[in-house]
Amino acid sequence: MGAEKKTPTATTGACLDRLYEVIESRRGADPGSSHTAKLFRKGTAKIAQKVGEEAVETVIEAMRGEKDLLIGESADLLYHLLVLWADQDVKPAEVWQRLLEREGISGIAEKAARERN
Ligand SMILES: N=c1c2ncn([C@@H]3O[C@H](COP(=O)(O)OP(=O)(O)OP(=O)(O)O)[C@@H](O)[C@H]3O)c2ncn1[C@@H]1O[C@H](COP(=O)(O)O)[C@@H](O)[C@H]1O
Repeated sequence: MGAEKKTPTATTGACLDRLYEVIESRRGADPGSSHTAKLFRKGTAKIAQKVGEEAVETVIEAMRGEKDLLIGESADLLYHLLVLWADQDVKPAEVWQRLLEREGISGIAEKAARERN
């Protein structure tokens, strides 16, 4: 998208930025004491599988109308997504940047522009 570049602010996803730092710090840690280290050890396919499972569980709780469980599953999903980013060397700031570039651009207008090209 051709919007101007915006610099993510200190508060952009601050909680997720902190969680990502903790996740990064677990590289090479003891899998016996760190769930993140255990996931890194198992590799990309397992991490990706966990993201898929947590996404499905999130959807299930939404469909059941279980708000508190939906919040918990959403937190699980975000944690596993961040582990996948770390595994793939994707920095949170790169995703925040993409979101900022999309600010103010309607999804409807963006899709229509894509379909014209
Ligand atoms: N946010 C989380 C978080 N969310 C979920 N989980 C763990 O993810 C696991 C998901 O449950 P599952 O039964 O699906 O996991 P599993 O038994 O390994 O799954 P399978 O291999 O059987 O599929 C649970 O063990 C949860 O405790 C998390 N583990 C860690 N964090 C954060 O990561 C930080 C570092 O954690 P460690 O790496 O464990 O030190 C923590 O301080 C937290 O902030």
